[in-house]
Amino acid sequence: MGGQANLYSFPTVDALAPALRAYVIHCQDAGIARHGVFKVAVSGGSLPKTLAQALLASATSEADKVRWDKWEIFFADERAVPLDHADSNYGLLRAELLDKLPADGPRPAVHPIDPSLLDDTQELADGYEQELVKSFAGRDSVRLPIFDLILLGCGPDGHTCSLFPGHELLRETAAWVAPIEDSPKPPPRRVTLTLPVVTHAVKVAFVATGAGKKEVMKEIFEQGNGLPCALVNEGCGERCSWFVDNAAVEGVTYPRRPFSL
Ligand SMILES: O=C(O)[C@H](O)[C@@H](O)[C@H](O)[C@H](O)COP(=O)(O)O
Repeated sequence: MGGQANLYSFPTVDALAPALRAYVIHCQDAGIARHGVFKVAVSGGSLPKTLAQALLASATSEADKVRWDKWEIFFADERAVPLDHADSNYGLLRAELLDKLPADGPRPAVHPIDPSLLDDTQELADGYEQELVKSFAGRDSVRLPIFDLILLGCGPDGHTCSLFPGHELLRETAAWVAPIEDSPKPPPRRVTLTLPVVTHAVKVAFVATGAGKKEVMKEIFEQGNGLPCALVNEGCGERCSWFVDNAAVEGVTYPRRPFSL
């Protein structure tokens, strides 16, 4: 792939948010220039809150505008629960971000899972894959969808999306979306984008903050150890960027870069 993942570290989440905003808008503008829309996938955890802090701030210029009407939002992973359930990543994104958009302003197109398929996680995954096929067909190679950006979190065990260390799902090569019934992080039943889809994106960005991440960040960036986050770094190279706070990378020797687009 060439190049190595970019590691951008900031003193605080407040300092990280404007850089994340600039990065996302850069990806948005590239997507719109390429095919008229911005196709982005987001995960759950702490990401929606930090993303909201970044994106709900007022635009400082025309170039700093979030063009919500061009956004097509998908979920990098989702829990097999109803959309109004406390564990739903869709529900989380709504509460943190979508419901806070001005009511009279432009809105993104959001693609949640189909709640009528919750009883069978294979069907739920297949249904979501079909949602991607409909959205990406005719535009990109249909072998794999090409997201303009995938925004991810990093678990303390090195998982990302619902791809967990040592899990057989890491070897999935055919499906775009896969079910998992034994997620070590509750709830156990989920669907997730597969590793080839993640590493095929134009850009992938991780957001990882807090001292609770420093041990796993050391392992990801210094040993790799086949951890899902390390596999994304290896698969994406310089197309992958990490937005972290200093607490999350204390003691990590991997070189940080000054943030630039
Ligand atoms: O649905 C989920 O559980 C998430 O998508 C998951 O992959 C998350 O991003 C990581 O566990 C990091 O979570 P934090 O950001 O809360 O540490």
